[in-house]
Amino acid sequence: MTSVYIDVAVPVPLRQTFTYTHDSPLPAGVRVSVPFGNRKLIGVVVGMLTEVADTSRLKAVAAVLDEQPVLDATQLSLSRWLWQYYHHAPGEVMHTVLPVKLRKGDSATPAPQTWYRVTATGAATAADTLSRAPRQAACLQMLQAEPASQASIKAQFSMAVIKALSERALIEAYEAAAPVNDNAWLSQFKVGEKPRPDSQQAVAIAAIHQQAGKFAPFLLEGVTGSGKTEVYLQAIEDVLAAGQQVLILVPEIGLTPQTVARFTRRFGIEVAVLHSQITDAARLQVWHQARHGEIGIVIGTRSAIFTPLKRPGMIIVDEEHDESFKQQDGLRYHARDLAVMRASTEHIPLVLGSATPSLETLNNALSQRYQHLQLTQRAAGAVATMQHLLDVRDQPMRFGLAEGTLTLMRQHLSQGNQVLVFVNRRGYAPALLCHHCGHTETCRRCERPYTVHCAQQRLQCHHCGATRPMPTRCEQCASTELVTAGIGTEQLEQGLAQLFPASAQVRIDSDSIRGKDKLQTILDDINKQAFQLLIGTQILSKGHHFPHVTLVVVVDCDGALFSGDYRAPEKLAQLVTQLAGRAGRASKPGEMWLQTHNPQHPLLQDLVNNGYAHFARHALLERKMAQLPPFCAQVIIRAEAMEGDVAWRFLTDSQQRLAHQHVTLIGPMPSLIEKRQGRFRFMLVLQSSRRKVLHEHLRLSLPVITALPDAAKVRWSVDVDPTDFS
Ligand SMILES: Nc1ncnc2c1ncn2[C@@H]1O[C@H](COP(=O)(O)OP(=O)(O)OP(=O)(O)O)[C@@H](O)[C@H]1O
Ligand SMILES: [Zn+2]
Repeated sequence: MTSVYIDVAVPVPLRQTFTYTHDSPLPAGVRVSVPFGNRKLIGVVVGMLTEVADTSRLKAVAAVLDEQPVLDATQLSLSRWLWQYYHHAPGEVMHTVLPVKLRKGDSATPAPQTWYRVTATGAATAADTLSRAPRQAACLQMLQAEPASQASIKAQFSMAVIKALSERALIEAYEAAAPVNDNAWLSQFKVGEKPRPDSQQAVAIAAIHQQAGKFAPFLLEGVTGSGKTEVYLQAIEDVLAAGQQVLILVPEIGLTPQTVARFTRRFGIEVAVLHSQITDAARLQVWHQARHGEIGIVIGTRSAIFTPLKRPGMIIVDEEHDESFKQQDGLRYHARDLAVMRASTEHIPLVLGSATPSLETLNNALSQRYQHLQLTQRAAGAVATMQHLLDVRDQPMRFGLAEGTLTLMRQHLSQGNQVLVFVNRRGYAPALLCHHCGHTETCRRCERPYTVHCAQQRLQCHHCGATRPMPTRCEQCASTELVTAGIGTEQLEQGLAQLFPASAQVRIDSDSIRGKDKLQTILDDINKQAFQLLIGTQILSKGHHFPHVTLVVVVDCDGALFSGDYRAPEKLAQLVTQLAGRAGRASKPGEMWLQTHNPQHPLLQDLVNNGYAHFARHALLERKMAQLPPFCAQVIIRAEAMEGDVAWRFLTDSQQRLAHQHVTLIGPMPSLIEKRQGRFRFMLVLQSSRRKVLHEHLRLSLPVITALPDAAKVRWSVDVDPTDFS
């Protein structure tokens, strides 16, 4: 028997595929169990090889797990793009693309279900002879018409009814696969009430319609509250009516039941939801349904981009600037960029929407690679939030707030409105110091001050999560005079309770919203005006609709002005603009005040006076002059180790191997967070105005770097198009 050579992506951290023999050809996308070292691993067939140089050491495929490929052509081609573009191990890419249960080897055909049908006696029994048991009679009648799954019977009848009929041998159970209900959702599809689009919305909707069935990327740049979601809704209407499916990506925290409800209400169909809290079983079910065309709309966070669609019609990425779309470990892909690749592979339109587009996307729109759609007015008559700087130099401060700010808060509260106070730190205070000797309590593994958490009476390191009880004495001089420095959400909450005892307040940060549906309950209560003062972190900035908020206060915006991260101004501008967007969304106009020690700072001036759109275009010019992304391609090689000099040496050696006339090498240098969890962290930045040249050079150099003597002693990784320099 002649054997064939199979190319398999095996889940090991090596940048290559592996060859195995098998007695017959296997299609790409089928899972196989293969021997690897002394283990058996589940890999995915990615192709066949006709010639292999050395066949003597090849092993055979141990078992074939699927009859049909579990990955379709689109997913296979995106996987290949992912491992090539991100220079990542193919087997690990495959495992990111597959649902967890399939990675582990579960069957890819849905588990059979229990069904019931009538027996011969059951068929011959007139239901009204059971008149003393009307529920049984009704159930029998239903099954006489057609068999039904246990799940669907239980929606109407109790298990006792089923049991009674079975015992009388009128019905019987059997196992069968769930039938594929391809496009069944279309029978429920019905467009609900919708507003008339304003002229800008109408232009956007028409432009998207025109490109149906073609690859066409759009940037929908619409100020906060301008009705972007309404554009999505009306743009996908025809797509769904034609029986095609829509995939919508949203930021992790933006995926609220309200968002989902808006789509369900409009179209009357079930919407599949995917996010990090979904169980593996539920995730697999959505994967099956989407793949077989049983579901019309899938809304999900980053990894939902891997959901297979039988009849793809459109992809939407809402808040496309959001950082949660970039994975920051393992396969460091950007879901927005993958969405572009996917839409191009599937020949469908892609809508990237944001009030604060990333500079990358904005540049693509301004250079006409993407069609640029703009919504410059708020919908339904709401007016833009006015933004102002509040100079706090020399001002007495109470709990981080200047007297001027407190006066404004009093005014808004007395008019029955809500006030949102933003502070970028959770916990009570970002540091605990000794008033006697000046010593700061520091996490030894990260060399960063501990954050004080009063509620739990503990110190917590926000870099590694380590916690310890609150000390009563300074560990250096034993003085008991320990004081906190700086302000966090907890402290602000306590302070505001003193200053505004008549106003109910709520704190929203990752500590206070822990637990299922907690955030949702809080958001609902806010809109029922159960609270007047909203205190919180970034979470508050993400897409929420707060009709009663008229004042937004930013406690401190100076930190980001002097950051070592060239993306910090962009991030600050996005945050401030999104926060401002929470106010004045309904009939009441809103205002925003930013407390600062740098009221003349050009960035703040530009943002406050001219808005994000102007700021972003100016920031793009600056990036162009400095030859920074998106005007160059960047890759970071990071290395970390317990012994700093080993990581340093590894990157220095790498740097020598990476020399190239068209690639600029910066570093090695310490990462912005130099030490975390006891490891010293460094990075080497590669930059080039020629993306292709950079990638090809990296592809050829990585085997050399992998073979360096220190490579096995450090943790190192490749980050393509990095967004985070910490
Ligand atoms: N054409 C319209 N006529 C009347 N009301 C509209 C229209 N378009 C949108 N709205 C309403 O205006 C509000 C804001 O719209 P929407 O949520 O779609 O904006 P958005 O741009 O997605 O908001 P954000 O990005 O700030 O979250 C919603 O309450 C929506 O129902
Ligand atoms: Zn730490």
